[in-house]
Amino acid sequence: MTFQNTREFARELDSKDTLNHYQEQFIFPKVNDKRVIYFTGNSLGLQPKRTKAYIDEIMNDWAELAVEGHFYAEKPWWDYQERFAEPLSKIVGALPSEVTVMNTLTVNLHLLMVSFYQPKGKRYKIICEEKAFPSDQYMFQSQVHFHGYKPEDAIVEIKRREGEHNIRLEDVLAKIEEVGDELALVLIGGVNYYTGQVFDIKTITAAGQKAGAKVGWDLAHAAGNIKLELHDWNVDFAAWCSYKYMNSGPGNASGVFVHERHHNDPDLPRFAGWWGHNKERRFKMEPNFDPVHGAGGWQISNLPVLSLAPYLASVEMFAEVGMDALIKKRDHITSYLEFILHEIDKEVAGNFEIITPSNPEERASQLSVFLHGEGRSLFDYLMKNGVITDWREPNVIRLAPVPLYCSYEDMYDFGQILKKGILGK
Ligand SMILES: Cc1ncc(COP(=O)(O)O)c(C=O)c1O
Ligand SMILES: Nc1c(O)cccc1C(=O)C[C@H](N)C(=O)O
Repeated sequence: MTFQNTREFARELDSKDTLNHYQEQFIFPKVNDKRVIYFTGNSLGLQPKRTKAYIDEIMNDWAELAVEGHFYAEKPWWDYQERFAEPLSKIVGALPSEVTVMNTLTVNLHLLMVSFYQPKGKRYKIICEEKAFPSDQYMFQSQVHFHGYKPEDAIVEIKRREGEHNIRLEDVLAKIEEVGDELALVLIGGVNYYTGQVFDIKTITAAGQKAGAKVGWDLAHAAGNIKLELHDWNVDFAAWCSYKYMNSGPGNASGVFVHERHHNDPDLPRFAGWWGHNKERRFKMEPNFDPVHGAGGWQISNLPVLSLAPYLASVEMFAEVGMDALIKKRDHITSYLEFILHEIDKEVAGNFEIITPSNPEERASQLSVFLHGEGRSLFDYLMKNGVITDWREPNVIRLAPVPLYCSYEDMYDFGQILKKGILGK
């Protein structure tokens, strides 16, 4: 399709967009009395209007039933997490028994590393991406320390080539081969938070496992954003937060995937708690831990249902829409945004550069723009004029045209504001 940088054209795309009406299901902040153009769904998704009712339901059950709510609430709290199995498994391409929800992302990655990072003899190294999200870097450092190794020896980063913004698949595979029988774990962000680069999860997982390592994924920027087939790709484990593309609210609960083949492994160490104990016998208060067969066996505490409620609202919305429709719009609107950026760049001559891969196979709902010119003041200008983006040092703004609530007209309007911000403030 040949795109045009006009309001009429953008409106025509909106009129043909089957997801366009979902915008009305979200609450947008306002700047200058106008709803914002929201590009930071990769950091914190907008609040769906339906979410409040899910929270109210729990508040009402709590008021009316108090402790009895665990078993007699409209949606009983003691097994509330099971409502996620079906819809969440579809979102991440898993069997229902392979997913659960609990804790928060970094906590879950730590808990999964307890099970899947078991350094022994010469096999103790972890491969990750260069400039992984800082929380992941701190996690790796603390985990290798915990096992008695030195981070500079045990953590192997895959580097970008000189002058390049993204990591090449061939370099990931070469590094895995090079580390070979010293490799204990590969753990990478499925979508890089900074550049928006999408990694080839299937190929990297197979290569890591061929080298004798376990392979896990931080799917913070991938869940609800890219097509995942975690079961078929044979991924060992994964975790993601729900507050980005999945719109479940600030700091909210995390999802976890553990591949079926690990469910009955009696030798796998894990940190246990009563919510991971055999569901039928949980309230018999027995002394010996008998894990639930499935990802639920990694649960520890009883669930914070007040924070799971918004997540449930979200997965039900995803079930309605389906990942295929989301991804179709995602690719189209991201390409339109890329076109708008190139059009504006022609007029402002080399003020910025898109560092996200231009190949649609290697990107999803994010374009990261490196600003050569004014940087921070341009970011401030956009914010003041109702374009919510985020700033990442040293000079990058990230734009996520989230398909559930961004419109094509938003992309056009953004282009006009950006141009004014660079040329004519
Ligand atoms: C890739 C990645 N990993 C980890 C985190 C940390 O998540 P949390 O603070 O929920 O543990 C984030 C976002 O904050 C992230 O983007
Ligand atoms: N969770 C966040 C927060 O509480 C404050 C600021 C930012 C965040 C984020 O989630 C950042 C996000 N992971 C990122 O990709 O940058």
